[in-house]
Amino acid sequence: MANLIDGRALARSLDEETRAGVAERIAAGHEAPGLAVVLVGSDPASEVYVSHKIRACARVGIVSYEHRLPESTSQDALLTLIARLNVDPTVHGILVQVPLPPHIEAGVILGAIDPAKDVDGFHPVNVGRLSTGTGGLVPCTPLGVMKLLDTVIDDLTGMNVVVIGKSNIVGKPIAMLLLEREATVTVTHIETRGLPEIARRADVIIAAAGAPRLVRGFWVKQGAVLIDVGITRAAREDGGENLVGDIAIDEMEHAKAVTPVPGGVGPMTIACLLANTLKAARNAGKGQDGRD
Ligand SMILES: NC(=O)C1=CN([C@@H]2O[C@H](COP(=O)(O)OP(=O)(O)OC[C@H]3O[C@@H](n4cnc5c(N)ncnc54)[C@H](OP(=O)(O)O)[C@@H]3O)[C@@H](O)[C@H]2O)C=CC1
Ligand SMILES: Nc1nc(=O)c2c([nH]1)NC[C@@H]1CN(c3ccc(C(=O)N[C@@H](CCC(=O)O)C(=O)O)cc3)C=[N+]21
Repeated sequence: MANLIDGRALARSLDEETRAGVAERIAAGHEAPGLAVVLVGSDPASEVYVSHKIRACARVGIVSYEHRLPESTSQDALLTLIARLNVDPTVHGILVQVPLPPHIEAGVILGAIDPAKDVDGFHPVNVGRLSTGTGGLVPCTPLGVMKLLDTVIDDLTGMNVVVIGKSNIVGKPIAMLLLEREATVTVTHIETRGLPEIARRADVIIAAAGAPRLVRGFWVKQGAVLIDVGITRAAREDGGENLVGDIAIDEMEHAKAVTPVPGGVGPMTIACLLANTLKAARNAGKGQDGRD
């Protein structure tokens, strides 16, 4: 098996930094950073993620405010809640779990969050800042992917990186962060022709398609670094479920390093959410509008 990158261990060390930063702020007389987590409906996977996020906040001293709303919640009612959280001085970060129910327009909701409290980095102002390299809050999963890469690659300059998936919340922001590091980035998707050949040229492959075991051993050149963002839930015969990534990890003996699922990108996503919440609290009241 290829060398595994331990996302849980890296998340623990980032959490330790966040915990120390929170403690320092409190010692200096500030209130604890606060994160509002909004969940509409009761999708089981979303419930699991939200409960992980709430527990993670407690571990580092961030106060969490959970808002669980019924599936039938109207778009207007959700906008009213966001308007209230935007002006609440105890709330430094706001996260609205996606996907939202079909009668709610995600773009309208995400665009209504104060960019300075947008710890997911999904607001168009933060998206614009990321794509122009002008600071702002950066989406958690892409941030986690970069920190994982930094543990195995010193300098991405000129490297061929293939990103599989072009979603607004994962693929595109990862591509932006990689360009900022002077990597040569190829963003691929469902309509891409000859993906195995494109992948074989890559020094780094970032798989964020949600297609189980899409990336096979013969797609990967010797010594490549592989980051697996995909998570698919597969039912087991005993009634439980397995999490399956986008990378056929048992075929990757020839890779330099690979992140497992679970235990790779997932824990880093949550650690980066906490780090972003601390950052938002530090910037609060400075009129920073989500800037660094
Ligand atoms: N570990 C973590 O912290 C997180 C994990 N995830 C997981 O990452 C995966 C991606 O999430 P997200 O970006 O939100 O998903 P989306 O479904 O929004 O996007 C998937 C992207 O992958 C592309 N794609 C799908 N199948 C293939 C394929 N067979 N070959 C090439 N490209 C393909 C799609 O192409 P097209 O655009 O052409 O349709 C699309 O661009 C999911 O499994 C999700 O559960 C997501 C967020 C956080
Ligand atoms: N507004 C918003 N922001 C998000 O960041 C967001 C979202 N909506 N919707 C859904 C996706 C998905 N996501 C994950 C978070 C943690 C794990 C995670 O902790 N995974 C563990 C396993 C968890 C388990 O056991 O199910 C792991 O991979 O080791 C995975 C995925 C955040 N997302």
